[in-house]
Amino acid sequence: MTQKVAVLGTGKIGEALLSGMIRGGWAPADLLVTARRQERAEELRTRYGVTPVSNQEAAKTADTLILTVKPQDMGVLLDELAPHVPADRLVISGAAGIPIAFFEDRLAAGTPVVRVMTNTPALVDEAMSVISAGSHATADHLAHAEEIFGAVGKTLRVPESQQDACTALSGSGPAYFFYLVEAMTDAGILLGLPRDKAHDLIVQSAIGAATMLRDSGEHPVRLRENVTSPAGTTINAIRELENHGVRAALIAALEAARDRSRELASGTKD
Ligand SMILES: NC(=O)C1=CN([C@@H]2O[C@H](COP(=O)(O)OP(=O)(O)OC[C@H]3O[C@@H](n4cnc5c(N)ncnc54)[C@H](O)[C@@H]3O)[C@@H](O)[C@H]2O)C=CC1
Ligand SMILES: O=C(O)[C@@H]1CCC=N1
Repeated sequence: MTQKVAVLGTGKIGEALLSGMIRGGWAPADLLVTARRQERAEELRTRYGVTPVSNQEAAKTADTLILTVKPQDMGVLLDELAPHVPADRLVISGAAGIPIAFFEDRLAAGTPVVRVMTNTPALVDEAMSVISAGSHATADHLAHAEEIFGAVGKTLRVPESQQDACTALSGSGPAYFFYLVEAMTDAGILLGLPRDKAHDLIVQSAIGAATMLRDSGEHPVRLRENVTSPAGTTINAIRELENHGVRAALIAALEAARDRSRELASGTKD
């Protein structure tokens, strides 16, 4: 039997996942989407050949529901869905912060729930998605969630207690790298390079460094040491990074992101 998957609240993350599933071989005819605005629904139909439906219709007809609205909108969406979701359907939450218990408390008793934190590199099939099972989710449910999110990158199972930390590291992670590229491009301008050249130099250096981190099997400290010549240029830059507390700033930044994820737990805070 064909498994229908519905993406509810198809914004940036929902669309990234949807497009990746189609690239990964899912038939658009088996994919349903919901959106708040009619124009958005039609845009998704035109772009991907998927079928826009109402939230209620998705709840009634899809085998798997993937909820990709903002954490603050999840309560309202669940109120709308809960009376219509049969208890044998898999519900996947893609929202930051909101615990699995929030869904289990509102859905029919026994509904399997899986919590996933992915990231925007899903757009280029390089996502990192961390996956946790709810109390009624079986090995098959987890495998199905992995199949879906595996279409857009890597997946890793973690206990739910680690989800807020993972949200801070990999969910938000791409933003930190974009921020660094932005800052280093500014540095290039200060050093007299045109913005486009500075951008290209930094982006290619980032791609090279990321590829080495992934493929060389070397520890990041070793990779950095290999760049850092005695009495050379790099050590002068590293000294400034240490003087300005960049390592401590990153640790504090990720702790703040983790704390915000915890705060969102009720799904009702602004
Ligand atoms: N943007 C990111 O990098 C990441 C976001 N997330 C999570 O993904 C979720 C979505 O984030 P984004 O895609 O960035 O937000 P977004 O704002 O682009 O998408 C959310 C969409 O949900 C729609 N929506 C809200 N209520 C609705 C309802 N009742 N029915 C139908 N549609 C509804 C909105 O109109 C919007 O298009 C959030 O829960 C966030 O925590 C997770 C990982 C990374
Ligand atoms: O900033 C946020 O809340 C979302 C969750 C992880 C990445 N973006």
